[in-house]
Amino acid sequence: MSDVFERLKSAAQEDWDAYVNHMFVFRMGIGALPQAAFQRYLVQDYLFLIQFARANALAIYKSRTLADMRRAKAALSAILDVELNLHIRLSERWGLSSGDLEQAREEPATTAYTRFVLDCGASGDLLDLHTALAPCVIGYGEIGARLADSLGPAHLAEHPYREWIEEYAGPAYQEVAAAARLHLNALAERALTERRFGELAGLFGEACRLEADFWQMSLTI
Ligand SMILES: Cc1ncc(CO)c(N)n1
Repeated sequence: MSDVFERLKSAAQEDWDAYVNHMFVFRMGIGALPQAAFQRYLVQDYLFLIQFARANALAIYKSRTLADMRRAKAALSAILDVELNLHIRLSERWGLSSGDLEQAREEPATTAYTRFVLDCGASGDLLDLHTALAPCVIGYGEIGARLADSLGPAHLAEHPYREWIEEYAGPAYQEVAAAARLHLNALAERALTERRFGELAGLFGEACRLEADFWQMSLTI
C-alpha cells in the first residue's frame, strides 16, 4: 500500500520543510526561544485547538461509516482530554486560567489556518478534511520526536521547553499521529484518484504554509 502522506509530503516538500524546520522550532529546540514568544504561541495554540476540535467534530459529521466516526472521535478526545491539558497546565504557572485563555483574542494567523481547515471540510469530503488536518497532527509528531531525539534524555531533563517536547514526542501523541496517518491512507484507498491527487497536494501545501505562518506569528507579534 502506498503511503499517501509520504506522497503529499513529497509533492509539497518545500512547504513541509519550511514548516517543520521553522526558526521557531529551531530556537525552541536549542532552548533559545524567549519565554514571551512561547507564551504567545501557547495562548494562540489553545484557541487553535478549540477550532481543531470543531474540525474533528466536523469529521464525525462528514463520516459515512462508524469506523470513520470512531477515528475522528478518538482524535477529538485526544485534543479535548489530553492536548489542551498541557496548555492549561503550563499557562496556570504564568497566572492564566483556562477561562483567560478562552477569552484571548485570536490572531489573524490563527483564524486563517483554522478556518481554512474547517472550510476544506465544509466544502469537501472526508478525504479533503483529513488531508488539511494531516500537517498539523503528523507534523507535530515529527517535530516532537526529532527534538527529543536530538536532545537526548540528559539535555531534555533541564530543557526550558521539556514538557512541550515530551508531550509531542511521547507515546500517546505518537499514537495519535500514527493513527491519523493510517486513517488518511484508508480514506485515500477508497476515494483517491490520480486526478484528485493534485488538488489534495494543494490543500496539504496550503496547510503547511499556514503552519509556518503560525510559528512566524508567535515570533513576531
Ligand atoms: C498550530 C498547531 N499545529 C498542530 C498542532 C498539533 O495538534 C498544534 N497543537 N498546533
